Parts: sequence; structure tokens; C-alpha cells
Amino acid sequence: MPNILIIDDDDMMCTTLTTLVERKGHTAHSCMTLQEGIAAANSQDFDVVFLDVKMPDGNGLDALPKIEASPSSPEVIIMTGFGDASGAELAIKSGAWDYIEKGFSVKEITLSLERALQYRQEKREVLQARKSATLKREGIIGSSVSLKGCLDMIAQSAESDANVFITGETGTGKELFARAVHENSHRSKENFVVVDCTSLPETLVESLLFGHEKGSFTGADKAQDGLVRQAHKGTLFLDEVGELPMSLQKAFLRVLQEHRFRPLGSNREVESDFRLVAATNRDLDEMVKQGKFRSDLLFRLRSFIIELPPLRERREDIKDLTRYHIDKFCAYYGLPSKGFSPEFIDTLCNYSWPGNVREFVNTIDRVLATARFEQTLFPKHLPSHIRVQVAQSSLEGGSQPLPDAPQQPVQRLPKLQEFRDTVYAQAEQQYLTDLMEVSGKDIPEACRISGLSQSRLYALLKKYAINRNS
Ligand SMILES: Nc1ncnc2c1ncn2[C@@H]1O[C@H](COP(=O)(O)OP(=O)(O)OP(=O)(O)O)[C@@H](O)[C@H]1O
Repeated sequence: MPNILIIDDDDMMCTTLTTLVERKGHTAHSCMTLQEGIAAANSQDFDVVFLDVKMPDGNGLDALPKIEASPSSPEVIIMTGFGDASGAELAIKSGAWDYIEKGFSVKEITLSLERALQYRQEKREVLQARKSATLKREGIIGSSVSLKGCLDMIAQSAESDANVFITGETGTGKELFARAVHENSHRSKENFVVVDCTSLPETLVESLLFGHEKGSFTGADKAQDGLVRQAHKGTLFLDEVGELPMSLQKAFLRVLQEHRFRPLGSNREVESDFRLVAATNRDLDEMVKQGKFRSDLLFRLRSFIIELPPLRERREDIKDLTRYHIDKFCAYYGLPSKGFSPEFIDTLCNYSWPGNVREFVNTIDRVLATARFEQTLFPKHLPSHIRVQVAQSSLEGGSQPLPDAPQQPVQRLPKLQEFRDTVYAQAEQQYLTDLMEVSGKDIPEACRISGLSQSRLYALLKKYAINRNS
């Protein structure tokens, strides 16, 4: 909602303009001295400032450059009770949007205000488009509408230091996007520090995050900075933040609020000016309800939200992803580049990708390992569990419908979220069963194929009660 600042020592004028502005659905804030007005412009964002020339503490025109230089660079409409041609010239030359004599009509002032707001909005859009076009998006492939929306969010987040919260299923690119947030920020020359909350060792976690002094515990033979300090002036990426132990959440909330903390065994506080990016594939609202995540911490994390879509919801990106990753792996293995048949792409597009882009990348890697010397890739080169799922889903009445495409008309539709959860769980379970079969229950091999970490794989096998012993 546009925010308007009125700087005028005339009480009546402030009331009239406030009424006018609010009637248009904007918010208004008024100040009766130049000093107050300049302070307000420096502490809040304003789109337009109405500025009176004759003020008790000076001439409004002298304050114009300071107001224009305030953080939100508002458009300024000068108002004066004295018809002064040289003042008008000076105001316009100094970059004021308009110069209006008091005694103006409602129509005149409204038109000037609305035009200034329109100009500002269009300028903002052009800037946004330019920023999106010059965005550093190293390794982020795709041009689907949903992916572009996420890239726009990166461009917007680049302008501020606000915390960024990235959500998305496993393998959707959360870490890739977190790095892009860092690369596009003014912190890009400093460290990008990753904290994987799933693998924080219970006994050493505090020292790992906050550092320690020499002799603070057995084995601490020298003082060491923690990860939080290493992110000073850079970006701290909390991956899988939902796994952060309850005992640490409180400490972390304080670090987030104050950017100060005390290393283990130290009696002085250390500063770290980091920007926080956090990611999760868990439903943190649900975890808050269950008492497993602090609501005050979640509130802090979620200043700026980027929701990454699963690959099955942006299938139009699969062709570009295929080309990119084939070329990348061929270069890596020193192979000449390969072509692919339309059926190869069709099969990739019709598979459900429960492991998202990570599963996709691992699949292409595996395909190239088996088709090293062949020039063209066909569906035959794909792993059998993919071909089986796609074939079954294409057969009428097949036993395995695609997770996002119900085959039969339904009498009573469940809630979309319930439906999604059920089919997602079915697909995930099927994938893990196939994975155990394809890998011969060899856990390292299963991790390699799926791209899952060992702890995540064990957790999923437990969830679906799949036997991992040969
Ligand atoms: N849009 C994309 N274009 C190209 N590659 C991508 C894209 N998104 C993800 N990837 C690739 O997919 C793999 C997984 O990405 P990443 O590790 O960022 O996912 P994640 O969401 O953090 O996964 P997890 O939840 O399991 O930690 C990486 O190899 C990454 O380079």
C-alpha cells in the first residue's frame, strides 16, 4: 500500500491532505517541522512526500535534497502559498515531481499524486525486470513460470538483508537457491557457511556453532571460531532447520535477534553480522503445533519466503535440464555430447520424480555410465523402475497411476492437501521399494542412486517399514 508523508506546519492542510490520501486507500503520516519530516523519511519508506516551502525551521526547498536522498527516494510534491516562479524552477530542477500552489483543487492534487505513484510503480517494475535479467543463476536451469517466480524472489531478496526461508521437497534445489541468494547479495565476496542441522553431533554442537576457548573441554587444545562467526559479513545457511534440536532453538533465536553470542568457555561475547538463509522440507507450522519447533523462531525465520516447486509440477523444464546435465556429465567424463530421442524425453516427463532434481541428476549420471559409447539416448537406457512406472501409468486401468493424475472419476474428492500427501507417500514408498531392489539392498549404492544421505535413507526406510537387511 503506498505510504505518503505530509510535511506542513498548517494543521488544517495536514488534515485535508491526510483525508484525501486515505480516501484513495493509501496511508498518510504528517510532520509539522522539517527536522521531524527528514527524520521520518530516514526511518520509514515513503512513496510520495508533500513538502511545504515555508516551514518554521527553514525553507522546504533547502530540505528537498535530503528528502530525495532518504532510503526510499520518494517523489516530492512541493506546495507553496506564494506564487513564486523562481521557486518553482528551483524545485523542478532539483528533481521535485511537481510544484503546486496552495488553494489547489482536489482534482489537481489527486491527479499529481496518482501520476507520481504510477511513475514509481512503473519504475519499480522496470528495475525488477532488469534485476531478474542480470541475476546470477549459476546452475539453476529452467524457464517455467513457477521457477521464474522463485528467481524473481531471489532478485527481490538481493536488495535487503532480511532472513530468507526456502521450502520445498527433498532435492528441489534449496541449497542451490540459498547459494544464489548469497551470490546476488552485497555479501557475495564473504563466506557462505552451511550448517546441516541433520548431522550436528550432539556432544560438540555448541562448540561447532559458537566456537570455543582453549581448554574449555577435553581436547580443546586451541581456541576456535564456530560456524556462526565464520559467517561474519557473509551468509549463514541453516539447512534442514526443522531438525535443529529444541535445546538449541532458544540459543539460536537470541543469536538471530542480537547477532552476539558467547563461545564455550569464554567470558566475553563475540559479534557476527551474518544474513540468515534457512531451508526445510518439513511442515514447520505442524511442528509448532506439536511443540517440536518454537513459534517465535519460525516467525523470525520467515521474513522472505521462497517456495520451490517439485519437479513433477514443472515438467516443462525437463527438456532443458536433460540437455544441460547430459552436456555437463559428457564434459566431465570426456565424452562427445549425445543426442536423445523424443521418447526419452517423454519418459522423463511422465515419471513422478519423488526425489526431484537430485534424483533426476543421478539418473542422467547413471544413464551416461551405461551408454558411454552410444550417440543417442533412448528410453531403454533409463533405469527399469522409471520405465515400469511410466509404462504402467500409461496402460488403461494400470495398477500404478501417476501420483498426480487420478485415472478414475472420483465420487467424493478429498482435500487437495490430503490427496497430495497420500499419493506422495505412495510414490515415495514405491520408489524406496524399487531402490532397495535395484541396489540389491546395498546402502551406499542406494544412497548413490537416490542422492539421499545415509541418515535420511534410514529414516525413510523406517517410516515405510521397508526391510533393509539382505
Ligand atoms: N533448477 C535446477 N537446475 C539444475 N540443477 C538443479 C536445479 N535444482 C536442483 N538442482 C540440482 O539438484 C541437486 C539437488 O539440489 P539441492 O541439494 O540444492 O536440493 P535440496 O532441496 O537442498 O535437497 P535436500 O532437501 O535433500 O537437502 C543438485 O545437484 C542441484 O545442482
